[in-house]
Amino acid sequence: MLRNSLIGSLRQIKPILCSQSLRSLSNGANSGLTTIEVDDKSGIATLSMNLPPVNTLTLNLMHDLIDSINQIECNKSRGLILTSSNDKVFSAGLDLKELYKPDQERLKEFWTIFQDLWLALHLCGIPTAAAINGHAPAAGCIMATACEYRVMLPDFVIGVHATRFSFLVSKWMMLSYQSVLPRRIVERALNQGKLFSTQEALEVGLIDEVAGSKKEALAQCAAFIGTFDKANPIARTLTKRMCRDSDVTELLRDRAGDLRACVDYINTPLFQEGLSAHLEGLKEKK
Ligand SMILES: CCCCCCCCCCCC/C=C/CC(=O)SCCNC(=O)CCNC(=O)[C@H](O)C(C)(C)COP(=O)(O)OP(=O)(O)OC[C@H]1O[C@@H](n2cnc3c(N)ncnc32)[C@H](O)[C@@H]1OP(=O)(O)O
Repeated sequence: MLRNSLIGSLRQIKPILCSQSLRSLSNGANSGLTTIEVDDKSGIATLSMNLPPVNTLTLNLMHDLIDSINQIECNKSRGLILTSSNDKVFSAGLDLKELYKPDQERLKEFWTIFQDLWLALHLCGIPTAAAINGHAPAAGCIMATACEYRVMLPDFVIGVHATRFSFLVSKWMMLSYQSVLPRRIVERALNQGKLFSTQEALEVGLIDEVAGSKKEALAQCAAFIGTFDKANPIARTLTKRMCRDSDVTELLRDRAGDLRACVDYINTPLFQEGLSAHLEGLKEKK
C-alpha cells in the first residue's frame, strides 16, 4: 500500500527523458549553468553548479539542475555527486532578488520550481552525495541535506539562518534538515538562525566527513557511493524512497497549499522588511 502510493507519487516527477539514449551526458538541453562529468571508470556523475558569483538558485539554475539530475538518473550513472565550480561558495541559496517585491506569477513559478528541485534531488533513484566545497547557507544547505551523504571542506559555513531576516521555512525544508539532524538540534538551530562551521557541522552530524581539498571531497563521496555496490539497484531505490516517504508526502500531499502559504508569507511587510535589510547588509559588506 505504502509502496504503491509512493511509486504512484513518484511517477509524477519521473524524468521525461528516460527513453532517450544519453550515454554521453551533455547539458545541451539547458543553458550551461551546470556541468556534468561522468567518470568512465567508476560511472559516477559529478554535477557542478556554475553560476557566478555565488550559485544563487535562480529560476534558470534550478531548471538546469533538474534537467541535469534527470539526465544523470536516466543514464543509469552509478551515483551523483553535487558540487560547485566556485571554490568559495557551494550555493548562496535562493535568489533573494526573486523574493523582493516580487511579480506574483513569477514568484509562483519560482517557488514551484524550488519544490521540483528538492523533490528531484530528494527522490533521485541513484546514490547521491554532496561535495560541499564552499559556504552552503539556507537553500544551499537544504540541497545538501536532500543528498544521502555530505563531505565538506574546512572554514566554511552551512545551515539555515532564515530567522535572522524574519524568514520562515516550509515544513518540507524543515523535514529535510530534520532527516539529517535530531529534532532538538534542528529546532534550536532554526530558531537561532545558526550557521554551523565545518567543524561544528561534523560534530552535530550535519555533515559526514571533512575533506582537505575538493579532489579529496569528490573521492570521499565516490567511496560512499561505492558502499552500495552489493545492493540490488532497484531494491535500493525503492528502499531509499520508502525511507523518505514521510518527508516527501508532506509536500506532495498539498503542493498548492505550500505554494499559497509561502507566497502569502513572502508578501507580508515582515518578510519584505527583513529581506530589504538583508539585501542592504550584503551590499554594505563590501
Ligand atoms: C505561517 C506559515 C508560513 C509557511 C511557510 C512560509 C515560508 C516562506 C518562505 C520564505 C523564503 C525562505 C527561504 C529561504 C531559503 C533561502 O535560500 S533564502 C537565501 C538566503 N541566502 C543568504 O542569505 C545568503 C546570502 N549571501 C551570503 O551570505 C554571501 O553572499 C555568501 C556567504 C554566500 C558568499 O559571500 P561572498 O563570497 O563574500 O560573496 P558576496 O560578496 O556576499 O556576494 C556576491 C554577490 O552575490 C549577491 N548575493 C549573495 N547571495 C545572494 C542571494 N542569496 N540572492 C541574491 N544575491 C545574492 C551579493 O549581494 C553580491 O552582489 P553584488 O556583487 O554586490 O552585486
